Amino acid sequence: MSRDSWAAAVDVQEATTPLVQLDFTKKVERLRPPRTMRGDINGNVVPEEDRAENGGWRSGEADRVDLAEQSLLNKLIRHSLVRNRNQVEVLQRDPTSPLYSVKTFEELRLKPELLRGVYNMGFNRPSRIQENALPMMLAQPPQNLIAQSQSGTGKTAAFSLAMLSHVNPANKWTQCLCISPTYELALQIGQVIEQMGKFCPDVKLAYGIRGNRLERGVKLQEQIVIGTPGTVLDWCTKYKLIDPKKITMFVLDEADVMIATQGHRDQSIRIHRQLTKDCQMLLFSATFEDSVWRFAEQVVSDPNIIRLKREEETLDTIKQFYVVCKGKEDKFTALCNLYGSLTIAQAMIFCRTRKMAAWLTANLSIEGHQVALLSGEMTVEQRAAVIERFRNGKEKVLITTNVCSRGIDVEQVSLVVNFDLPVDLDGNADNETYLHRIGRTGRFGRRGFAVNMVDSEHSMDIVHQIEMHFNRKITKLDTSNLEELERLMS
Ligand SMILES: Nc1ncnc2c1ncn2[C@@H]1O[C@H](COP(=O)(O)OP(=O)(O)OP(=O)(O)O)[C@@H](O)[C@H]1O
Repeated sequence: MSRDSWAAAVDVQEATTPLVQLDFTKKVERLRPPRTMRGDINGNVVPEEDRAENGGWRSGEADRVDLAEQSLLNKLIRHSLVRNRNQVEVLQRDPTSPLYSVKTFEELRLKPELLRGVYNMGFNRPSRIQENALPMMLAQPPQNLIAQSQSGTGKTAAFSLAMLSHVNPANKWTQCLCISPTYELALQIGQVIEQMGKFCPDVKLAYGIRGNRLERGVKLQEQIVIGTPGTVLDWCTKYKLIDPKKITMFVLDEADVMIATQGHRDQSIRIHRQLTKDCQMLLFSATFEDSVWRFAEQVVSDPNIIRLKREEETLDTIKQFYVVCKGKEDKFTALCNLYGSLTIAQAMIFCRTRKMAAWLTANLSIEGHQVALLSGEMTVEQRAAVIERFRNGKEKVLITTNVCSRGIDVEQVSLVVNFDLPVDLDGNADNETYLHRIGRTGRFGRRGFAVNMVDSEHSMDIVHQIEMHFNRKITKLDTSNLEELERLMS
């Protein structure tokens, strides 16, 4: 979809938002959804009983984050490497062997047509992770690698380069297999390979994704196959389009997202079992919880390990407040007061449910604010377009549910409002999400304000929990006292 059509889709979405308001201005506070069939985040009908099993009504209504979508969104809105000053940790399989790192792409001795492709993409020098990962991935004899670094640090570009460099174009069979959690993510990787391999006309790529039906038993001639685990497994076993014994490089991307789906995890392991022991295994992940680590060890034997830690977010440069309100209307008034008395560059407002976000969007629009809404029912492309517009300052306020709290860094945001406080499934403070929403990386050192709306004893308790967790005071704010407001927030 072109950018223009995303923007058009967003315009339509925004234009229709006030209509949604009609449903929510009714002064009926429903404490519990009726016992009916309701749609889930994907539009599937889910019986109320099932929803209750999955964490009860409290969590059932909250907008949920889909990891694969979040990852795709990050890819769509990113145009360059994420700035990072953290050190790379390298754990070599053989600690006695010299550690190679490269500062230029020339040092990798790539084929000239591939080097041309790299430069043609505007890459001047390897990124931090690429400096170490590329020599390992291209080493002879081949070495296995597990690499973890936050999204946007150049992992996809690194393994795309490795695959393009690895294949022998004269051999007309599949040599590199890359699996990714979703169709859309696989397409994104494919685009990088196609762009980077632009001057390598003999290297061909096939997409092992749903809907791509090929004749059973006729072996593929493409040297690189990128796809989702289910289809790739079928291509290897059921349709025999790929001979897994001839695969010499296996790439597993977004391992953390992959294992979040049990089916994908199992399919990945089944593909892995078909491969030979000599096949080079490369696994990438943005995060590294224990579960990812266990999976990685299962799939990658004797690995070299590269880790690039994410720069920690801190609350040091943020002034935190809370405002006591009676209900959502009262919260809305408090928000308007804040706006009336402060010069705010841009603000992000977090709500727990899509419904609340839509209500707030509609009401702030009526008050004359330029507001953008970002919530789970929008397509990833629409969300990317909304974020782009917000980044470019077209709207000054972004209202969102949790779908937007991670990974998206809008530097000019000076105020974050928790219209609803972040809670976990048990109703306790979700400190991690709180930090993601309002935290800043020390590097930018930008000052900011965070305002938490408190409308019950429970939410007051959450504020205390957050205070204790971060050992930072959250100051009470009276938004109807303009003088105090100006003094505290200056
Ligand atoms: N060496 C480089 N020089 C300049 N830009 C680069 C370099 N490597 C990658 N990029 C660009 O940086 C951005 C992020 O790279 P890439 O997609 O490879 O990161 P990633 O770690 O795989 O992130 P994600 O996991 O979200 O896909 C892309 O726009 C890519 O084109």
